[in-house]
Amino acid sequence: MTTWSAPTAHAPVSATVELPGSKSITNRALVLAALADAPSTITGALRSRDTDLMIDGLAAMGTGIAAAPDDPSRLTVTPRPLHGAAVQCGLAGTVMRFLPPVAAVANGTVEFDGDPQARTRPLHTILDALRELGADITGTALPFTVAGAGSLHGGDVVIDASASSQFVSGLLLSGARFDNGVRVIHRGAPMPSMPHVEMTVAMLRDHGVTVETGTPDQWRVAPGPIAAHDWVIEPDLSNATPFLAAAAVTGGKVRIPRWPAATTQPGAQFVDILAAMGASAVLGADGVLTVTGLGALRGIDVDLRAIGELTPTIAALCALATGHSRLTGIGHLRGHETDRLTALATEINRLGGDVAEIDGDNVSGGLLIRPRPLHGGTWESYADHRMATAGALIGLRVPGVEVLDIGTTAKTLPAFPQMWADMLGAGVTAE
Ligand SMILES: O=C(O)C1=C[C@@H](OP(=O)(O)O)[C@@H](O)[C@H](O)C1
Ligand SMILES: C=C(OP(=O)(O)O)C(=O)O
Repeated sequence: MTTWSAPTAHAPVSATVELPGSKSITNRALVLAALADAPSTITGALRSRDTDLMIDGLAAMGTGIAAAPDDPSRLTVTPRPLHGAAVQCGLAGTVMRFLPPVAAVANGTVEFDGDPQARTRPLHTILDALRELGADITGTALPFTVAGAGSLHGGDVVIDASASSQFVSGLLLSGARFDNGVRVIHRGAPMPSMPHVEMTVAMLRDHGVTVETGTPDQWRVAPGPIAAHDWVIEPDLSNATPFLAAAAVTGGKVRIPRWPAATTQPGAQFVDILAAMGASAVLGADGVLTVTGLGALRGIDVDLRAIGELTPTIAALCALATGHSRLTGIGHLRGHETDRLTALATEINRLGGDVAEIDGDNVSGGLLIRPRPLHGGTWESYADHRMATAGALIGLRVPGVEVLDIGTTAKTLPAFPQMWADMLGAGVTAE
């Protein structure tokens, strides 16, 4: 495992950063295109570990997926009859939660496995739901097996999706292919990551699928064909956040082109966090988002339940702010790539910080962050791409931060180390 010396910013950063496609949109587009009734194209697809695992999993079940010879991010997806296969999930939540429902309508046995660390991620909720809907499944966590019968009865299912919104998204994405469609009813603590469910619903509708959403915590997908659709994938706004935060912590300026004016990506809400902490964020008519650091950052008291995947970036910002912060609504982060509450508290505190975990669920669970002068030291990534980028962010202001396994950023942004170096190398431009 390599150690990466996080570069320290000796001047305010000033850079324009082009982000590749969104992980969440790319992996939904791949699933929907594979289940459609004619070929679709995906332009600007993210190519990273998580999306390549999705491509490989669908291809192993029979889907034709071809990249343009001159552009790996331009894909043509040709639906074909789905059959038995071995599917590797890595540590990708989208693969381990979106593909079992696809396997349930395949003709043959699909064996799922993943990284050792993936075996502890919550999964039984969606496997139990699929069993109730008629699927033959052995196991409750990775590794597990789905004996696809070529069709699934479908119908109504009540689940507790408080551990992950991906349980709902997974069932909805394949639901139109179930004989009776699917109605998913959530009962339990408030659900996390609702924008990701809205993303699922919007993308299903773009494929011509009928989705009813009138009742809170309830979604119904009508049975029927899934039409082909040609996708142009938005940049990954969650992966934009460390770069935007770099402007905020160095008093610099970072511009992200092709920032969507309207989107279901939770990363869009980062703009409000930056504003609350005292940085400026302006979306120009040309679609370029410009974040400018205006000096010391204020602490914040904020509920992150809807945008939990932004927590590592936000926690790193809070550790560099002037006042105390309280981040709540994120108990479910203990089931992400790693237990992100413990990981963030441990790593910031190792550098001299003062972070306390708040035990609790998706309402009360979170972090209390009291900024302290930080010093250099080792920063563990725990195979978590967003822990690695959070360490890089702190390193901009704290000399001597050594990030272990920066390569884990390949989960969603393989070019991260180079992009970070380019951002710093871009220097200060006069305006
Ligand atoms: O559906 C998706 O694409 C995602 C949903 C969220 O999962 P949780 O609801 O498990 O937090 C998010 O954190 C993850 O990064 C991506
Ligand atoms: C939680 C995340 O990923 P996954 O899709 O693996 O759940 C994330 O990217 O922050």
